[in-house]
Amino acid sequence: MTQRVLLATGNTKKLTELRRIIADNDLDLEVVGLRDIDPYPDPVESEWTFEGNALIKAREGMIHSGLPSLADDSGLCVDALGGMPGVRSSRWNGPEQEDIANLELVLRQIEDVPRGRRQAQFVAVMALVMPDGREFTTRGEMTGHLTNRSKGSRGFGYDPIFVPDEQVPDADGRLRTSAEMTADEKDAISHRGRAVRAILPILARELGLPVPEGLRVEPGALPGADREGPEPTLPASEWTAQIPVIGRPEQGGAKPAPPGVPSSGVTPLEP
Ligand SMILES: O=P(O)(O)OP(=O)(O)OP(=O)(O)OC[C@H]1O[C@@H](n2cnc3c(O)ncnc32)[C@H](O)[C@@H]1O
Ligand SMILES: [Mg+2]
Repeated sequence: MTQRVLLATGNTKKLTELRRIIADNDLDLEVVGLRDIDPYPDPVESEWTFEGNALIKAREGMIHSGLPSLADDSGLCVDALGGMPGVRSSRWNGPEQEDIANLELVLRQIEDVPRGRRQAQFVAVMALVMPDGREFTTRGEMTGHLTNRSKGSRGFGYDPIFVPDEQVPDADGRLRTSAEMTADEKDAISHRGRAVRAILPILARELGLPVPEGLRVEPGALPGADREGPEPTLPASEWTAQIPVIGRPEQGGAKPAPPGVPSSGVTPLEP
Protein backbone atom coordinates (compact mmCIF):
# COMPACT_ATOMS: atom_id res chain seq x y z
CA MET A 1 0.00 0.00 0.00
CA THR A 2 1.28 3.48 -0.88
CA GLN A 3 2.33 5.26 2.31
CA ARG A 4 1.52 8.90 3.01
CA VAL A 5 4.02 11.54 4.07
CA LEU A 6 3.27 15.18 4.89
CA LEU A 7 5.34 18.04 3.51
CA ALA A 8 4.71 20.76 6.08
CA THR A 9 5.32 23.96 4.14
CA GLY A 10 3.15 26.97 3.39
CA ASN A 11 5.28 27.83 0.33
CA THR A 12 3.68 26.28 -2.75
CA LYS A 13 6.82 26.79 -4.90
CA LYS A 14 8.86 24.88 -2.35
CA LEU A 15 6.21 22.15 -2.23
CA THR A 16 6.38 21.85 -6.02
CA GLU A 17 10.17 21.49 -5.92
CA LEU A 18 10.06 18.99 -3.08
CA ARG A 19 7.38 16.88 -4.76
CA ARG A 20 9.27 16.95 -8.06
CA ILE A 21 12.52 15.75 -6.48
CA ILE A 22 10.75 12.99 -4.56
CA ALA A 23 8.87 11.92 -7.73
CA ASP A 24 12.14 11.81 -9.69
CA ASN A 25 13.47 9.28 -7.24
CA ASP A 26 10.76 6.64 -7.66
CA LEU A 27 9.67 6.23 -4.06
CA ASP A 28 6.24 4.66 -3.62
CA LEU A 29 4.92 7.56 -1.54
CA GLU A 30 1.91 9.84 -1.56
CA VAL A 31 3.15 13.31 -0.62
CA VAL A 32 0.36 15.34 0.97
CA GLY A 33 0.58 19.09 1.55
CA LEU A 34 -0.86 21.32 4.25
CA ARG A 35 -3.94 21.91 2.09
CA ASP A 36 -4.75 18.19 2.29
CA ILE A 37 -5.07 18.10 6.09
CA ASP A 38 -7.06 20.08 8.67
CA PRO A 39 -5.58 23.58 8.97
CA TYR A 40 -3.47 24.55 11.97
CA PRO A 41 -1.74 27.84 12.86
CA ASP A 42 1.64 28.52 11.22
CA PRO A 43 4.35 27.58 13.70
CA VAL A 44 6.65 30.40 14.80
CA GLU A 45 10.11 29.95 13.28
CA SER A 46 11.87 31.10 16.41
CA GLU A 47 15.22 29.32 16.08
CA TRP A 48 18.51 30.79 14.84
CA THR A 49 19.45 27.71 12.85
CA PHE A 50 17.94 26.16 9.73
CA GLU A 51 17.96 22.80 11.57
CA GLY A 52 16.00 24.21 14.50
CA ASN A 53 13.33 25.84 12.33
CA ALA A 54 12.97 22.83 10.03
CA LEU A 55 12.37 20.64 13.09
CA ILE A 56 9.78 23.09 14.49
CA LYS A 57 7.80 22.88 11.22
CA ALA A 58 8.12 19.09 10.85
CA ARG A 59 7.12 18.46 14.50
CA GLU A 60 3.99 20.61 14.14
CA GLY A 61 3.11 18.79 10.94
CA MET A 62 3.48 15.39 12.58
CA ILE A 63 1.50 16.43 15.68
CA HIS A 64 -1.41 17.72 13.57
CA SER A 65 -1.45 14.99 10.92
CA GLY A 66 -0.12 11.91 12.70
CA LEU A 67 1.87 11.28 9.50
CA PRO A 68 5.63 11.04 9.02
CA SER A 69 6.37 14.70 8.33
CA LEU A 70 9.00 16.45 6.30
CA ALA A 71 9.73 20.19 6.42
CA ASP A 72 12.28 22.45 4.75
CA ASP A 73 13.90 25.52 6.23
CA SER A 74 16.06 27.37 3.80
CA GLY A 75 17.52 30.72 2.93
CA LEU A 76 20.17 32.82 1.26
CA CYS A 77 23.39 33.57 3.17
CA VAL A 78 25.29 36.55 1.73
CA ASP A 79 28.96 36.83 2.69
CA ALA A 80 29.01 40.65 2.46
CA LEU A 81 26.03 40.75 4.87
CA GLY A 82 27.70 38.50 7.44
CA GLY A 83 25.62 35.49 6.39
CA MET A 84 22.26 37.26 6.47
CA PRO A 85 19.39 37.13 5.56
CA GLY A 86 19.95 33.42 6.44
CA VAL A 87 17.10 32.06 8.54
CA ARG A 88 15.29 35.40 8.03
CA SER A 89 15.25 35.16 4.23
CA SER A 90 11.47 35.01 3.83
CA ARG A 91 10.89 38.00 6.15
CA TRP A 92 13.92 40.15 5.25
CA ASN A 93 11.86 43.16 4.22
CA GLY A 94 9.18 42.68 6.86
CA PRO A 95 6.55 40.14 7.83
CA GLU A 96 4.74 40.13 4.47
CA GLN A 97 7.09 37.51 2.97
CA GLU A 98 7.14 39.21 -0.43
CA ASP A 99 9.82 37.71 -2.65
CA ILE A 100 10.44 40.80 -4.78
CA ALA A 101 10.67 43.24 -1.86
CA ASN A 102 13.09 40.88 -0.05
CA LEU A 103 15.27 40.52 -3.13
CA GLU A 104 15.32 44.26 -3.82
CA LEU A 105 16.37 44.99 -0.25
CA VAL A 106 19.34 42.60 -0.56
CA LEU A 107 20.33 44.23 -3.88
CA ARG A 108 20.24 47.69 -2.26
CA GLN A 109 22.27 46.46 0.71
CA ILE A 110 25.08 45.19 -1.51
CA GLU A 111 24.94 47.74 -4.32
CA ASP A 112 28.46 49.05 -3.57
CA VAL A 113 29.98 45.58 -3.15
CA PRO A 114 32.23 44.71 -6.11
CA ARG A 115 31.66 41.54 -8.17
CA GLY A 116 34.58 39.70 -6.55
CA ARG A 117 33.01 40.04 -3.09
CA ARG A 118 29.40 39.14 -3.89
CA GLN A 119 29.61 35.47 -2.91
CA ALA A 120 26.53 33.88 -1.35
CA GLN A 121 25.10 30.46 -0.73
CA PHE A 122 21.66 28.97 -0.52
CA VAL A 123 21.17 26.55 2.37
CA ALA A 124 18.32 24.09 2.86
CA VAL A 125 17.73 21.77 5.78
CA MET A 126 15.17 18.99 5.50
CA ALA A 127 13.74 17.65 8.73
CA LEU A 128 11.90 14.37 9.09
CA VAL A 129 9.81 13.66 12.19
CA MET A 130 8.35 10.18 12.54
CA PRO A 131 5.14 9.44 14.48
CA ASP A 132 7.24 7.67 17.14
CA GLY A 133 9.18 10.92 17.73
CA ARG A 134 12.37 9.96 15.88
CA GLU A 135 13.90 13.01 14.22
CA PHE A 136 16.43 13.47 11.43
CA THR A 137 17.85 16.41 9.51
CA THR A 138 19.90 16.69 6.32
CA ARG A 139 21.51 19.77 4.78
CA GLY A 140 22.31 20.90 1.27
CA GLU A 141 24.10 24.00 -0.03
CA MET A 142 24.50 25.74 -3.38
CA THR A 143 27.31 28.30 -3.68
CA GLY A 144 27.35 31.21 -6.11
CA HIS A 145 27.36 34.98 -6.34
CA LEU A 146 24.76 37.73 -6.58
CA THR A 147 24.06 39.80 -9.68
CA ASN A 148 23.16 43.50 -9.51
CA ARG A 149 19.77 43.07 -11.19
CA SER A 150 17.10 40.38 -11.57
CA LYS A 151 17.34 37.94 -14.47
CA GLY A 152 14.96 35.09 -15.29
CA SER A 153 11.44 34.22 -14.28
CA ARG A 154 11.63 30.61 -13.11
CA GLY A 155 12.06 29.40 -9.55
CA PHE A 156 11.11 31.74 -6.70
CA GLY A 157 12.51 33.93 -3.93
CA TYR A 158 16.06 35.09 -4.58
CA ASP A 159 16.61 32.91 -7.69
CA PRO A 160 16.62 35.89 -10.12
CA ILE A 161 19.72 37.42 -8.45
CA PHE A 162 21.67 34.22 -7.69
CA VAL A 163 24.27 32.82 -10.11
CA PRO A 164 25.25 29.26 -9.10
CA ASP A 165 28.94 28.32 -9.36
CA GLU A 166 28.19 24.85 -10.72
CA GLN A 167 27.26 25.60 -14.32
CA VAL A 168 28.84 25.77 -17.74
CA PRO A 169 28.96 29.28 -19.30
CA ASP A 170 27.12 29.70 -22.61
CA ALA A 171 28.91 30.36 -25.92
CA ASP A 172 29.27 34.06 -24.98
CA GLY A 173 30.79 33.14 -21.63
CA ARG A 174 27.64 34.24 -19.79
CA LEU A 175 26.52 32.54 -16.58
CA ARG A 176 22.83 32.17 -15.74
CA THR A 177 20.89 32.88 -12.56
CA SER A 178 18.99 29.96 -11.01
CA ALA A 179 15.80 31.68 -12.26
CA GLU A 180 17.08 31.14 -15.83
CA MET A 181 17.68 27.40 -15.31
CA THR A 182 15.23 24.62 -16.06
CA ALA A 183 13.68 22.81 -13.10
CA ASP A 184 15.92 19.78 -13.71
CA GLU A 185 19.05 21.90 -13.89
CA LYS A 186 18.24 23.64 -10.61
CA ASP A 187 17.27 20.41 -8.82
CA ALA A 188 20.57 18.76 -9.81
CA ILE A 189 22.71 21.39 -8.06
CA SER A 190 20.37 23.08 -5.62
CA HIS A 191 20.54 23.18 -1.84
CA ARG A 192 17.02 21.69 -1.72
CA GLY A 193 17.82 18.96 -4.24
CA ARG A 194 20.81 17.92 -2.17
CA ALA A 195 19.01 18.03 1.18
CA VAL A 196 16.03 16.06 -0.19
CA ARG A 197 18.18 13.43 -1.89
CA ALA A 198 20.04 12.99 1.42
CA ILE A 199 16.86 12.50 3.45
CA LEU A 200 15.17 10.07 1.05
CA PRO A 201 17.26 7.01 2.00
CA ILE A 202 16.49 7.73 5.68
CA LEU A 203 12.78 8.14 4.93
CA ALA A 204 12.76 4.94 2.86
CA ARG A 205 14.46 3.01 5.63
CA GLU A 206 12.11 4.39 8.31
CA LEU A 207 9.08 3.43 6.19
CA GLY A 208 10.46 0.01 5.25
CA LEU A 209 10.59 0.93 1.53
CA PRO A 210 13.35 -0.07 -0.87
CA VAL A 211 15.96 2.69 -1.10
CA PRO A 212 15.84 4.16 -4.63
CA GLU A 213 18.64 3.22 -7.03
CA GLY A 214 21.26 5.96 -7.07
CA LEU A 215 20.51 7.03 -3.48
CA ARG A 216 21.88 3.90 -1.83
CA VAL A 217 24.38 4.47 0.96
CA GLU A 218 26.15 2.07 3.30
CA PRO A 219 23.50 0.98 5.85
CA GLY A 220 25.71 2.00 8.80
CA ALA A 221 26.16 5.50 7.35
CA LEU A 222 22.56 6.53 8.05
CA PRO A 223 21.72 8.02 11.43
CA GLY A 224 19.69 5.71 13.62
CA ALA A 225 20.97 2.66 11.73
CA ASP A 226 21.30 0.94 15.11
CA ARG A 227 17.62 1.37 16.02
CA GLU A 228 17.04 -2.35 16.57
CA GLY A 229 20.07 -2.53 18.86
CA PRO A 230 20.91 -0.69 22.07
CA GLU A 231 19.56 2.82 22.68
CA PRO A 232 21.48 5.54 20.82
CA THR A 233 23.89 7.42 23.06
CA LEU A 234 22.10 10.68 22.15
CA PRO A 235 18.34 11.29 22.28
CA ALA A 236 16.65 10.76 18.91
CA SER A 237 16.10 14.51 18.58
CA GLU A 238 19.86 15.08 18.47
CA TRP A 239 20.70 12.97 15.44
CA THR A 240 21.38 14.64 12.15
CA ALA A 241 22.70 13.38 8.85
CA GLN A 242 24.93 15.73 6.90
CA ILE A 243 25.65 15.38 3.24
CA PRO A 244 29.00 16.50 1.94
CA VAL A 245 28.87 20.26 1.67
CA ILE A 246 30.58 22.22 -1.09
CA GLY A 247 31.96 25.62 -0.20
CA ARG A 248 32.31 27.67 2.91
CA PRO A 249 31.21 26.94 6.48
CA GLU A 250 27.56 27.58 7.24
CA GLN A 251 26.33 31.07 7.99
CA GLY A 252 23.12 32.90 8.69
CA GLY A 253 22.77 31.97 12.32
CA ALA A 254 23.84 28.35 11.95
CA LYS A 255 26.94 27.10 13.75
CA PRO A 256 29.79 25.39 11.87
CA ALA A 257 30.26 21.67 12.44
CA PRO A 258 32.37 21.01 15.55
CA PRO A 259 36.08 20.36 14.86
CA GLY A 260 36.80 16.76 14.01
CA VAL A 261 33.28 15.99 12.81
CA PRO A 262 33.34 14.57 9.28
CA SER A 263 31.27 16.32 6.60
CA SER A 264 29.07 13.27 6.30
CA GLY A 265 27.94 11.10 9.14
CA VAL A 266 26.21 11.72 12.41
CA THR A 267 26.67 14.91 14.36
CA PRO A 268 24.73 16.33 17.29
CA LEU A 269 22.41 19.28 16.71
CA GLU A 270 23.09 22.44 18.66
CA PRO A 271 20.71 22.97 21.60
O1 LIG B 1 8.39 28.11 6.12
P1 LIG B 1 7.66 27.52 4.95
O2 LIG B 1 6.19 27.42 5.17
O3 LIG B 1 8.25 26.22 4.48
O4 LIG B 1 7.84 28.54 3.70
P2 LIG B 1 8.80 29.84 3.62
O5 LIG B 1 8.77 30.41 2.25
O6 LIG B 1 8.47 30.77 4.76
O7 LIG B 1 10.20 29.18 3.82
P3 LIG B 1 11.39 29.52 4.83
O8 LIG B 1 10.87 30.04 6.11
O9 LIG B 1 12.26 28.30 4.83
O10 LIG B 1 12.13 30.70 4.07
C1 LIG B 1 12.83 30.38 2.91
C2 LIG B 1 13.07 31.62 2.07
O11 LIG B 1 14.40 31.55 1.52
C3 LIG B 1 14.39 31.85 0.16
N1 LIG B 1 14.69 30.61 -0.60
C4 LIG B 1 14.79 29.34 -0.12
N2 LIG B 1 15.03 28.47 -1.10
C5 LIG B 1 15.08 29.19 -2.23
C6 LIG B 1 15.28 28.84 -3.58
O12 LIG B 1 15.44 27.58 -3.97
N3 LIG B 1 15.28 29.82 -4.48
C7 LIG B 1 15.09 31.10 -4.12
N4 LIG B 1 14.88 31.52 -2.87
C8 LIG B 1 14.87 30.56 -1.91
C9 LIG B 1 12.98 32.35 -0.17
O13 LIG B 1 12.93 33.72 0.03
C10 LIG B 1 12.14 31.64 0.87
O14 LIG B 1 10.95 32.33 1.15
MG1 LIG C 1 8.80 30.16 6.74
